[in-house]
Amino acid sequence: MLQVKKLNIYYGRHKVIKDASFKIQPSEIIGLIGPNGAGKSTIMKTILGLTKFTGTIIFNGQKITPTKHTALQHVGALIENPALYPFLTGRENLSLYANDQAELAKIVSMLEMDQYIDRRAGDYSIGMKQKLGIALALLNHPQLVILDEPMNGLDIEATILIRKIIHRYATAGTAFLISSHVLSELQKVMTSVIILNHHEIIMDTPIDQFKNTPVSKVKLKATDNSAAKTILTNSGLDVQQNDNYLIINIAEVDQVQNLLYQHQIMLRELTPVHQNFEQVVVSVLKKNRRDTQ
Ligand SMILES: Nc1ncnc2c1ncn2[C@@H]1O[C@H](COP(=O)(O)OP(=O)(O)OP(=O)(O)O)[C@@H](O)[C@H]1O
Repeated sequence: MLQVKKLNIYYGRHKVIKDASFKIQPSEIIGLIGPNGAGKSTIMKTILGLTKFTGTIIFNGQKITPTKHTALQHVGALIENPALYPFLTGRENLSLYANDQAELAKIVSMLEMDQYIDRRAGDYSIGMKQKLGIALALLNHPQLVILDEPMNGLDIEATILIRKIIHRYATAGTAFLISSHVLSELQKVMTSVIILNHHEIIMDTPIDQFKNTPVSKVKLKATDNSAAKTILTNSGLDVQQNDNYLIINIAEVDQVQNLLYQHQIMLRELTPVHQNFEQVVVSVLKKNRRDTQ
């Protein structure tokens, strides 16, 4: 559906995206994550033909460039703050873009906006504006929806509602590219994750494989944790203390066992540490920083 190949983006002389390539297929929900300034919004804007680039962006066989936007009629988007006309009502804002009034009414009701849709958009709260932005992105049966921080400003019920809607659209074939810093929320919807760091894609993985990322840390309990920590640290090993456990790198387990044995400290427990999604992302980013230093 969408193919991005060797995308390079410059702002002036500053390269903001280096050689990014990825694909999006129908029904996929891609989570685009990375530190502030990594280039997430820039990639999204570029797919929408808003930024100059080198490389190719092809959507359903048609190229997208800053001057060629035909393919974008099947792409919906919410990037940064929704662009709304404040003196028009929510419904009037939607009507400006809607091809089908019945679909518009369906989206308003699905997003539970009926109570305020005929009020001036300029008077909406942040969350109401955000919902209107999402409604705009879903108009006209898009095949791909690009959402930059879609849960910004949404209360818990609206967040759950939007999550359900994303699932429903994806099941019907719509693909999503979603950026968010709220990893716990993104984790509930995405089928694949793309991690950006230092303007490069450092991981592009289906979420099932990501969850199976090998364990990198092990926790241990010794007969004397405090002495063990001193011995290991003095030997230059990476050791952290967490409650009654010492956390070490899995690659250093043999070395740790030998050192403790030499000092007549016995192991009482040795267990792999399973990281949650957030911890895995932090580990991936840290490893990338070490590797590129
Ligand atoms: N219009 C612009 N002109 C010059 N530089 C820009 C412009 N827009 C963004 N940048 C720079 O491009 C880089 C990527 O910015 P971008 O907004 O894509 O990051 P992001 O990953 O979306 O960050 P955040 O998580 O903070 O939203 C940053 O270094 C930013 O300063």
